[in-house]
Parts: sequence; structure tokens; C-alpha cells
Amino acid sequence: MTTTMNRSVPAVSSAVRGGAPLQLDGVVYRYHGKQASGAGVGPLSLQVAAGEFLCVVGPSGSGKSTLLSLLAGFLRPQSGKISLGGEAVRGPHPRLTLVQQEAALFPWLTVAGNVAFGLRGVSGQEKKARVAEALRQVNLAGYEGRRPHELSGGQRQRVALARALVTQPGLLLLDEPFSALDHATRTALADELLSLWRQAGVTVVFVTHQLDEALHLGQRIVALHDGEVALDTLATQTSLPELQGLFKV
Ligand SMILES: Nc1ncnc2c1ncn2[C@@H]1O[C@H](COP(=O)(O)OP(=O)(O)OP(=O)(O)O)[C@@H](O)[C@H]1O
Repeated sequence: MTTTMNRSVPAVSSAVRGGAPLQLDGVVYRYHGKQASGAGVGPLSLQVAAGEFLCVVGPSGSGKSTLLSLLAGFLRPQSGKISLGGEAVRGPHPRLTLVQQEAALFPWLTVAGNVAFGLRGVSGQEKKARVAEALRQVNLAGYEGRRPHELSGGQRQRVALARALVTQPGLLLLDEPFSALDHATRTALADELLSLWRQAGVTVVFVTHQLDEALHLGQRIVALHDGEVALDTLATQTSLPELQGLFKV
């Protein structure tokens, strides 16, 4: 696949509460070492509007995880700049939260303790209220005292979502968060995520292998190929066959 199709993407409507705009300018990251042979991403330039829901798709090795690691501040670009809400991303930051495939919950903490983890500096009563509200939003009211091993896979991902959103982040990064779940749970969680996103107004970058999931969730879809943007389109202006065609070798 060699064609690059960059379609103009209109700005998202003004119903924005917590989300921050994300900007990448000429971002390049290359892995070093014997095995890397120039692999990585870039140059990448992208603008994600505050409150936008962007899905990133692409074949294995196209750079999706590298891009998320850069956005999360785990990797630093060798050239170019990433900024969130006008501020340079220089490392992990409370305004950025990442939810991964296997919810990385602390096994020794309760559900409430896990969700409260990011709320250092928030007072006891307010903390309790915010944790309860976050758990209600992900349909886990009443599960406060359970430990992660007492939950199903879908419930653990719900806790991870609550923990990510309770800090009211500007940017929510999701790395194949539902791929380990069965189809029914996955569909239910995808719809819950959409509802949470609408309530929170957070900017979302969601990475998935599943093209139908990207079309269902995203307002906008960016397809990566060999670390570069091969397609950037509104979800309403593409289709499953077009996306599938893009990845045929
Ligand atoms: N730690 C690393 N050292 C060297 N090369 C790496 C490293 N991590 C990733 N790469 C290479 O960088 C490129 C992009 O990898 P990345 O993991 O970002 O792709 P991906 O789209 O997330 O793939 P997948 O869908 O399989 O997870 C690939 O060529 C990969 O082999």
C-alpha cells in the first residue's frame, strides 16, 4: 500500500468540557539497536481537536503502540514536537491517561482503592464521592470493596476506565482495551465508552486492530502504514471495504 489520502477533517463541535487539543508536528521516533533497523514512526503530523474521538488502525508493526507510547510520554521523539493543550508533552502527566489491553490494576488494592489511586491531594470526602461517581458511571456501584481477582475481565476493564476518567484527564489513550474480551462484553463496553466520552468531553485516541470497532467508535480514523499516516478521514466518509482494501498487501 503506497497511496496516502489525507482528507480534510472539520473541527469538532464546541461541546467540549474536559478535553484538550493534541498536536503532533513532524514527530519521528526510531528504535535503535541491532534488531530495530530503522523501525519506528514518523514523520507524523496530526491535529486532534479537543473532545474528538480518534481511532488509530493499521497492520501489525505499523507503529500504533509506538505512537501511543509517544503520546503517553513514555517515549520522547527524536525530532518534532507533541503538545497537549498547548503544552509540550515531556513525560507521563496526570492530564494523560492510558488504558491497555490487560487492565493493569493493583491486585492488593480494592476496586475503590484502584480508582482513587490517581486522586492524591484530593480530600477524603471528595475523593470518596468522586470514586463512587466514577464507579456508577461504569456500572460498578457496589463493587467498591472487591479485589481485582474477584472481577470478570470486562469488570476489570471498567475499573481501569473509571480509574482513567476519575482524574478528569485532557487526553484518554486506549490501547486495544477490549481485545481480550468476548464479543458481547466488548460491544457493551464500547457503547459504555461512547457514553462516558460524551459525558466527559475528553479527547480520545483509541488504537485497535478491529476495523469495524474503529468505524463504530471513532469520529475520525487514522490508518498507519510503516509508521506514517496512510489515511486520515472522518468515519462517516469511509467504509469497512475501503479500510480493508487499504491493508491488502
Ligand atoms: N523495542 C523495540 N525495539 C526495536 N524495534 C521495535 C521495538 N518496538 C517496536 N519496534 C518496531 O517498530 C515498528 C512499530 O512497532 P509497533 O509495536 O509500534 O507496531 P504496532 O502497530 O503497535 O504493532 P502491533 O499491532 O503488532 O502491536 C515495528 O517494525 C516493530 O518491529
